[in-house]
Amino acid sequence: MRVLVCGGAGYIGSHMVRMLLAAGHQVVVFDNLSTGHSLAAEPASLVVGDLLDVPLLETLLTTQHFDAVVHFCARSLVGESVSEPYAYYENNVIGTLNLLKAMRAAKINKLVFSSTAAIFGDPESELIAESHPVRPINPYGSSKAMVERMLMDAARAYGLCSVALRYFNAAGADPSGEIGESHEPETHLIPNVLRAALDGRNTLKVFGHDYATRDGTCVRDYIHVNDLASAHTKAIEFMANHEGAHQFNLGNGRGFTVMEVIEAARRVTGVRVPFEYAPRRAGDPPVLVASNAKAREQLDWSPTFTEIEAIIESAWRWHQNPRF
Ligand SMILES: NC(=O)c1ccc[n+]([C@@H]2O[C@H](COP(=O)([O-])OP(=O)(O)OC[C@H]3O[C@@H](n4cnc5c(N)ncnc54)[C@H](O)[C@@H]3O)[C@@H](O)[C@H]2O)c1
Ligand SMILES: O=c1ccn([C@@H]2O[C@H](COP(=O)(O)OP(=O)(O)O[C@H]3O[C@H](CO)[C@H](O)[C@H](O)[C@H]3O)[C@@H](O)[C@H]2O)c(=O)[nH]1
Repeated sequence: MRVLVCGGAGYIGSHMVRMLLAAGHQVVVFDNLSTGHSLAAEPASLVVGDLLDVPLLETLLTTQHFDAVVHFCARSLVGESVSEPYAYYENNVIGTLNLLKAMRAAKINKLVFSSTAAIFGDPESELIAESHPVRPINPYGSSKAMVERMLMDAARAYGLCSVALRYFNAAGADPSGEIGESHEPETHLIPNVLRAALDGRNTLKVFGHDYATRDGTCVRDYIHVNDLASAHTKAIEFMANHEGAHQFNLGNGRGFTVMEVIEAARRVTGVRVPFEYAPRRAGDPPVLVASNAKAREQLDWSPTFTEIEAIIESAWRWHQNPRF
């Protein structure tokens, strides 16, 4: 297959690119490098461009043949989305609409879309299944929920086949150590824990320790980035015989508190991670854990990195010697 990976120079997208290339597919990456790295997209061919550049997008899609598009591009900082909502709706909603229109013009009708647990807002239950109401509480989550809605409408009107994958907390790095997570600023827990382990002056801030959880800190479902990538491959296969717009929650189905992650990082790195308690971070739900039953049943997908230590260990290999 020839696959266009939008956002393939980013953290999760670059792991997808590697997996597709390893399976023998041809891959073109489209990325504006706003948060991605050209080295991360190698050795796929990289088109540097923006989803807001409609002529460039249309030319790429109509002059080259693609069997499917995998779309990772987004702004994805929850706090920033609250202070700059227009930037989020512009990039995540209008950018995606431009992509959908260009796909329609080029008669490409298969899309895998990066959605998020943030569409669920403050969850009603600890284990979140696809039947849970979609009620985002910040513009980032709203922008992703809007795209899911567009995909349902596009399925009915234009026959677009799509799979929206709602990731919980992406974590870890490719075991080769050649690619991994590199964001500036870094807001995610595991890279910040490992930065603190590497440099004792980077004291980790633990946001809130008065939640109604087993140790007072937030619970999250950490899912390895290569397990997310393999779910995209399964989603592409799924679209070969399923029409319409589909949604799947992707996680390990098990939650860990911030303190449990810090303790697991100590076991992996041998370093007692320096931390201090800080106030709660606005918009953090206490517990987010995925039910992955639907993905297991319908996509025939299951995570391979089921232990938090194995996930952290792969990230540790990357953070000790990052290439970008
Ligand atoms: N990291 C997580 O835990 C997580 C959880 C849930 C959902 N997601 C979603 O998964 C996707 C990938 O996340 P990530 O952590 O790899 O992010 P990332 O920032 O590392 O990757 C996004 C990539 O898209 C590119 N990009 C952004 N806007 C673009 C535009 N308008 N035109 C062209 N390229 C553009 C960036 O340069 C970057 O390479 C995002 O859509 C994010 O919302 C991530
Ligand atoms: O330095 C840090 C970083 C994080 N945390 C805490 O660790 C937990 C996990 O935080 P992350 O920032 O790693 O992840 P989030 O759960 O906030 O966000 C993830 O899940 C969201 C869905 O709710 C979005 O999809 C988002 O893109 C994705 O990164 C939270 O309780 C957070 O408060 C800290 O204590 N200190």
